[in-house]
Amino acid sequence: MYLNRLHLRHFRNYREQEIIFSAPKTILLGDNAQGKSNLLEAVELLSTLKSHRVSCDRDLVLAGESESKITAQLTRKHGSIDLALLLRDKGRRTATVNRENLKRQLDFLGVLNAVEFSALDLDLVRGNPETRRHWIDSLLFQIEPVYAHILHEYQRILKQRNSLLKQAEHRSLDPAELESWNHQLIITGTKVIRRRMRIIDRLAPIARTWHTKISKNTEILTITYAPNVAAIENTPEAIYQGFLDRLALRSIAEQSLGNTLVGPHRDEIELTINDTPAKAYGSQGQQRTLVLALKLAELELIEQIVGEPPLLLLDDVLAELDLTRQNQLLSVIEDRFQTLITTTHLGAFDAKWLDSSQILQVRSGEIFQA
Ligand SMILES: Nc1ncnc2c1ncn2[C@@H]1O[C@H](COP(=O)(O)OP(=O)(O)OP(=O)(O)O)[C@@H](O)[C@H]1O
Repeated sequence: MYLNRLHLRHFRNYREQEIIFSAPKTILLGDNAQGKSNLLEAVELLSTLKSHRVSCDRDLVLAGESESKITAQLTRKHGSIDLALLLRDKGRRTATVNRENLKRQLDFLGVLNAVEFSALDLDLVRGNPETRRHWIDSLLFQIEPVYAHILHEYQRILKQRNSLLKQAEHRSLDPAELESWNHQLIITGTKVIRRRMRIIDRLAPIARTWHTKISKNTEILTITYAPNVAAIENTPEAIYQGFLDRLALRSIAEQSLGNTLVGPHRDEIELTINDTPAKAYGSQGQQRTLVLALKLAELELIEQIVGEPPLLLLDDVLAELDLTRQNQLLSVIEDRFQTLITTTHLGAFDAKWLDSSQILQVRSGEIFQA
């Protein structure tokens, strides 16, 4: 897929800006705080309806304005698609595909596929389990949009169940009410677990192959899904039973803490290199290798499943990679994956990157041809 045109209106520090992408690689060059990451964030929103930087739309709207609009024109295998996302400082979003307002925002997901790689991704190795869950969940949103609905539903049930458990401090719980919430939690949680399991099964071997290649056969990467609810096998029945047993086991603790202690909101995705947890093992360079392998695996997996190469968004990370790793990345991307790259300086780039790129200058929310 290819993003031909992006238009930003009152988005972050952009008042009104059109960007035409005229090469498979675009380098966005500018000093700090000029709007480079904001531009990638706009593409991320079109892709996942989420920003990894904020959770509130008010922050995305240009200060002093009440609405912001991101518009894009995309070419996919089957034709041209116009996308628009209207964000409001108060109130709901409006998502449009080919000028038709969507009733379900879910239908917006999966139209523009993108893999983002930023310095924050190093937290995939160093950070807490929540970071890794978010990563896998965002990948699932793109590949299987219905997952966004399932996860949302799970979070709603979890919240309701938690508020019920909190009431246990003041009054004894109605067992039938708790049982009903348990059932809903398990049914929806099982769907979450099975999808996470499936995607990690497919992603892990691809990431391992990349990692072996980048580390020149010295390291073996293992990605293991460690669900909070263990089941003997990956069938809905086995997971249901495992979930139920564990809830029974933790029931007293849950009621005294007023919190749900069992379920996929407590899952972990373990990353190990040569059988040692990557967090403990990795030097900065090794951790970068690992994250690069994960990102390359994401690109490859999305392409396999969707049938078209997704976009790659490199936010301030390329100059951080040494020339060998830069060239490895370059050889994968070729001209197949449209890539948007932000950087403060061109000095660290291999000439090969520069020769094949469109270079745009970003200054205070405005874009100029460099
Ligand atoms: N809602 C908003 N309204 C107006 N300006 C905003 C808004 N949100 C962010 N900004 C401005 O956008 C700028 C930050 O842009 P961005 O995060 O894209 O930086 P960058 O060019 O990627 O720089 P860096 O290299 O530091 O990441 C800041 O000047 C910030 O004040």
